[in-house]
Amino acid sequence: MLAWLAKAFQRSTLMKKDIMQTNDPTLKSFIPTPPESHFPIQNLPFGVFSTAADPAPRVGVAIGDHILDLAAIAEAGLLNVKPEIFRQASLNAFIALGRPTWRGTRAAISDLLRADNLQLRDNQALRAKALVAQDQATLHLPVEIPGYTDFYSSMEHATNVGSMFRDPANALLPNWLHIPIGYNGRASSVVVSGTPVQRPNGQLKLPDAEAPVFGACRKLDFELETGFIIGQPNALGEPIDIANAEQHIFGMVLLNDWSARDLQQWEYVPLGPFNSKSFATSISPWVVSMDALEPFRAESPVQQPEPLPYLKQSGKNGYDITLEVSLKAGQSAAPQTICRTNFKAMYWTMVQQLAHHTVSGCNTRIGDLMGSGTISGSTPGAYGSLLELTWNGKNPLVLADGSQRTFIQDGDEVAMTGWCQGDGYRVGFGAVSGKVLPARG
Ligand SMILES: O=C(O)/C=C/C(=O)CC(=O)CC(=O)O
Ligand SMILES: [Ca+2]
Ligand SMILES: [Mg+2]
Repeated sequence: MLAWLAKAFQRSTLMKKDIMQTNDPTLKSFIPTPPESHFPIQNLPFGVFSTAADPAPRVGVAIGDHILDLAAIAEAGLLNVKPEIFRQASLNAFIALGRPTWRGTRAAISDLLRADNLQLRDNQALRAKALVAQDQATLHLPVEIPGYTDFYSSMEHATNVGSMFRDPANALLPNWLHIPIGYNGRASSVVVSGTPVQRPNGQLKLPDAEAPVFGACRKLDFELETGFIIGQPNALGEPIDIANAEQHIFGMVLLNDWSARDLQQWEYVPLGPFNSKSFATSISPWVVSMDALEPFRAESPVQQPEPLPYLKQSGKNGYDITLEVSLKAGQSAAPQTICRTNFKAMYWTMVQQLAHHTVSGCNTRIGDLMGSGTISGSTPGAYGSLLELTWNGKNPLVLADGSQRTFIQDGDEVAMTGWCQGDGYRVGFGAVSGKVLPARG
């Protein structure tokens, strides 16, 4: 027993040391990363990529404007994980190896990429094999996603939508302050950044009409969100305790929960969104580990009334992530920023969402995706959807080229980006983007 305890203690202190070393702001890689790069040595997010020369998808880590091919590095005997774990079209096999392996692998990669480590730096043959320029690679959906749930955790967003769709005098529904509200989304239509999004068809009820009509969505919108990926599943009937919830999270991505507002407003009562959010959800290709995000923990808003005991959290469970949305109007050359906000203002935290999701006994699986809910700040420029930015079309956005937008038009491209600002470096998420194609005729 004592020996076991001593070993567990040694393992946990080793792990803490690993994170502290990998997150050291003074660390430098031999791959140059300017201060605004999203992928310095302090980040090392995991993804899946392929190249024209080797079209088989495999696991890689982003470093500067390159990708480190983990299959090639493991084949060279430089990682404690079998190469076949990385010769996969998703991260799931790697994630299944557990948190000590995620951590140990990130630490080994960090070591290998250090400016003062000659092992890879001065091995031209291995560099040629294992380092791929990002612009020469195709990035794939990083995770096989068995289930997708979307939460509703921004008080500002819930208040804004409540005002527009329901009653401005009672915008926030009474359950909202007690429950991290969510709905079960569609995992089948989660796509990776860059995948075009077809405008959905569906039922619409026009303002003064008696009956609905069938047609193309006229109020197509984005929702700025982050998502987290389940790394350690829980069994059916065994809820995840909030104190351990973080251990179950592999990492985070950016997420665009494309939304058809006209379909939504007609269909959502009383069971919630269905076709209005089932046609596409885009995520960024790089999964940023919770270890890389550790230095950017932030206080989340004070919760009043106090949540029930199973939702009581301790410590800082928010994260300081700057987020931006840009819109590139079909005809214009340049994208224009239309929203700037921060993830730390979210009322319900990821650990609360996970504790709530499983409190019924609901199980989760490796790769399950949990959307944060739309991330809206308190000022109009910080609203995370066009529904809010244009107040349901009443106040169109005027773009730099003079054109106006209430909702997304065919040919428009929406891109989201996000990063944590360190001292002289950024731990970033890259981007999630998607161009809208006309509805099926
Ligand atoms: O308030 C409503 O009726 C609906 C809000 C949403 O659009 C649902 C949703 O996707 C949750 C979110 O992103 O916060
Ligand atoms: Ca959403
Ligand atoms: Mg969606």
